[in-house]
Amino acid sequence: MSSSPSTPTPPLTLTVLGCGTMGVAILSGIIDSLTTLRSGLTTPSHSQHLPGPGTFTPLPTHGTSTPPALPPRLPSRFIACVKRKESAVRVRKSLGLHGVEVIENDNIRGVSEGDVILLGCKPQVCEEILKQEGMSEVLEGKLLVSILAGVRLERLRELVPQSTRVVRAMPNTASKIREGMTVISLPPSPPLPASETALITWIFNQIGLSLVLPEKHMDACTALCGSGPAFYALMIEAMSDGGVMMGLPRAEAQMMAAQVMQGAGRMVLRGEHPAIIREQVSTPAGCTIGGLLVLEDGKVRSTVARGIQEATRVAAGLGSGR
Ligand SMILES: NC(=O)C1=CN([C@@H]2O[C@H](COP(=O)(O)OP(=O)(O)OC[C@H]3O[C@@H](n4cnc5c(N)ncnc54)[C@H](OP(=O)(O)O)[C@@H]3O)[C@@H](O)[C@H]2O)C=CC1
Ligand SMILES: O=C(O)[C@@H]1CCC=N1
Repeated sequence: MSSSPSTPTPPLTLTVLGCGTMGVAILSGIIDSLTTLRSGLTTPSHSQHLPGPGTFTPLPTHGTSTPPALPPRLPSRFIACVKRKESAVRVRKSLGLHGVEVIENDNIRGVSEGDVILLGCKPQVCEEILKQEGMSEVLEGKLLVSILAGVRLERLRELVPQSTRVVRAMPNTASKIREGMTVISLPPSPPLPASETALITWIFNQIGLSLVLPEKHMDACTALCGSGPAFYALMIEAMSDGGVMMGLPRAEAQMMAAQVMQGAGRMVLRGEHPAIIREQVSTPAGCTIGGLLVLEDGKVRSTVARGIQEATRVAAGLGSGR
């Protein structure tokens, strides 16, 4: 896309090695984005309402918002590797119509045909997959992007040939609707070629927002980004239950809870401070402060924070094979 018509760029193949819930979510989001780009509507869905990733300044400022550089080559062929027949059928059903090739129980072929390999299996099987006979040969010189919780860059590098560049990313299931949040950890040394950094950030920027952070933060990011949709889903259920208890129909209560959560989140992403939002809603002697005090009595704030702490602790152990 960045090249002139006289210098066509070769197509790039993205192989998802272990294509389950997350693999399907990521591929769906990327394919949707490419379809939009090809149709000439160049704006990803999330950036219609928000500053683009290149201009978005998150708080706190320790992370770097990722540059919106276009990589020299964009993925145009997609391969999904799974182990079991029933999974192949399931992935074909959701992605086959979009031209994704599904390969069952032949990871060597899937990896040999890919330029970028997105590792999407469970942490517990990563070693078995990367150590399979013949895998080292087909991984030579390739870019491996691992979305695995708890498996460190150092460990991944031990499992692949030296010529394989390894990156970690922690996305979430909202990637499927291109409203994901991904944190990327790049290898400190040797640094990734600029074109590969651009490619990785491009991929994750198509399916939501992305940030680059040092790897030491990855377990906390796994709790916040990776597990986060489950925590917010619980909150939506709890808010809906309250509405239902007070006589609202379930479907309407759920819609209100989800849209209100989205609205509050978008206000924060546009720069409003959560404490200011909370104070502005809390009319003196009003119902909001009444509700907030009950939530504070129930230690919701520290319970949620401790939930992130516990999820971080568990994430840190996921790569140890225990
Ligand atoms: N779920 C989430 O919300 C998030 C998950 N993650 C991380 O993403 C990774 C994947 O999670 P998730 O998508 O939920 O897991 P799934 O179990 O849904 O997907 C794992 C995939 O790996 C495949 N697989 C297993 N063994 C092999 C093998 N030997 N060769 C090829 N493929 C194989 C499975 O195929 P088959 O079914 O045929 O066995 C399946 O398609 C995990 O490491 C997790 O930590 C990160 C962020 C969020
Ligand atoms: O619960 C898990 O282990 C995975 C990782 C992040 C989200 N789900």
